[in-house]
Amino acid sequence: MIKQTIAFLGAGSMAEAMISGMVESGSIPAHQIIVTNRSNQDRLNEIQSKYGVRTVLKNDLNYSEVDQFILAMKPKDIDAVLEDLRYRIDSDQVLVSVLAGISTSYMEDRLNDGQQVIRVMPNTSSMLRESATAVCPGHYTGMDNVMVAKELMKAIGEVFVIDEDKMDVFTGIAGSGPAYFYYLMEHIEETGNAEGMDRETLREIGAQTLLGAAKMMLERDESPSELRQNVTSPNGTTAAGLEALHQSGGGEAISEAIKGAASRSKEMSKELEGMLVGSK
Ligand SMILES: NC(=O)C1=CN([C@@H]2O[C@H](COP(=O)(O)OP(=O)(O)OC[C@H]3O[C@@H](n4cnc5c(N)ncnc54)[C@H](O)[C@@H]3O)[C@@H](O)[C@H]2O)C=CC1
Ligand SMILES: O=C(O)[C@@H]1CCC=N1
Repeated sequence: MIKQTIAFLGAGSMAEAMISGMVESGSIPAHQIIVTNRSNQDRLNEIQSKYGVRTVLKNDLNYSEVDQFILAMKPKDIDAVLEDLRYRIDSDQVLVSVLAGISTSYMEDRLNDGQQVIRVMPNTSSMLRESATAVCPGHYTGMDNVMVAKELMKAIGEVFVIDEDKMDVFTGIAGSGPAYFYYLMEHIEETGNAEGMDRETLREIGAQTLLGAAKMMLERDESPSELRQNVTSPNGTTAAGLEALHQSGGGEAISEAIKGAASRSKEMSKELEGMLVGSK
């Protein structure tokens, strides 16, 4: 059981997905989770009534009772948040950021020397404790705090400790990834519906097919390529489907989606650095 007190700064969709998964997991008591935002009291009331966590507007937070702050606001708000936190926290407190494109050194440079930071990249499947979450500690973070952050992330799914130079591509694959599969499903529904099937049934069929394939990849020893070949009978339906996919640039489209998201992740911190220079 996690004994530390954690505070979410930001109560948007990613924060809610994480709160839901953490509370559901039982690995941290709800009263040890504090959720804050700047001014939207209605949103805090909603989160409190759904998950039983403590909520408070940011200005009323007692910073000294918090062990780990989970930064869950939009990247554009990071500078104001770091500027504020710098004067409010001690070196034994830890900042865990879920922000896309914001490096550990970007945060360290704007905080007091030696401040402990951890960069994580979850996805919205945290809500069902099925996230694939990357964890990457900064330069000054104690191993005990990394272990707590890993335990927290473990509560919302599978954890992968990675080098920070892989964080952009990880974001392109797993942070943004659920959206690609939802987009795929939208097309499955569209196509089946045009053939006269109802959307509700199509959603179940599509999702079960996706789930089955995901489980095969996780639980069987065959590679994705071997699994694909097992589905593909000579001159059969799958061969025709895969050929159409190939002709329409299917594989390339997936690679380009990952590369596009990863490159946007890289670009985002550069944009912020630019904003800072411009504002001086
Ligand atoms: N949505 C997703 O699938 C994922 C999002 N992320 C990251 O999570 C972060 C949040 O994304 P969303 O939840 O989608 O955004 P959102 O716009 O739904 O939520 C942002 C929240 O931050 C609050 N906020 C802004 N400044 C604040 C401050 N100074 N103190 C306290 N609260 C403050 C806003 O009021 C809002 O509640 C982003 O940085 C994003 O890169 C990471 C992985 C996946
Ligand atoms: O779209 C975004 O920027 C965030 C980060 C990963 C998923 N959603």
